[in-house]
Amino acid sequence: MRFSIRARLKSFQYAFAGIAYMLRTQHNAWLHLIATFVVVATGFALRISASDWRWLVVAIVLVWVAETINTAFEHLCDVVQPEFHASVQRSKDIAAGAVLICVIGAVVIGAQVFAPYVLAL
Ligand SMILES: Nc1ncnc2c1ncn2[C@@H]1O[C@H](COP(=O)(O)OP(=O)(O)OP(=O)(O)O)[C@@H](O)[C@H]1O
Repeated sequence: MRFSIRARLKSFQYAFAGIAYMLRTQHNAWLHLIATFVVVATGFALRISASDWRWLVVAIVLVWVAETINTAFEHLCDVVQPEFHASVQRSKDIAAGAVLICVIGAVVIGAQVFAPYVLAL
């Protein structure tokens, strides 16, 4: 197939549709959104440095990527095995565990970034 700008724009559109669907339907994504706003607002309020912003961006992106892949994975599981299956249970729980690991990492990064600014107030 030949390269086409129109097809590339379409694939961006599909990706945005996926993100929009996740934001509409996933309650955990709402919590990530609130956390993202709080972290970004705190970053501006404390006037953190450019290098500290980099860490926050990494932490925020880490959580959103994990949640996005987890959501896609859950949907795939529901198609492959709509009825109860112990392996699906394990798989979904492990995928949710991946999100939790990222959230814990993000909290640690956030605490390390903000602590010096808060202590200097
Ligand atoms: N087909 C299934 N077979 C067995 N257990 C399942 C199945 N579907 C879901 N579960 C169990 O229920 C839990 C919740 O599954 P569900 O698909 O509702 O995810 P969710 O609560 O929407 O997850 P998230 O909080 O990430 O949005 C899973 O972690 C798993 O333990």
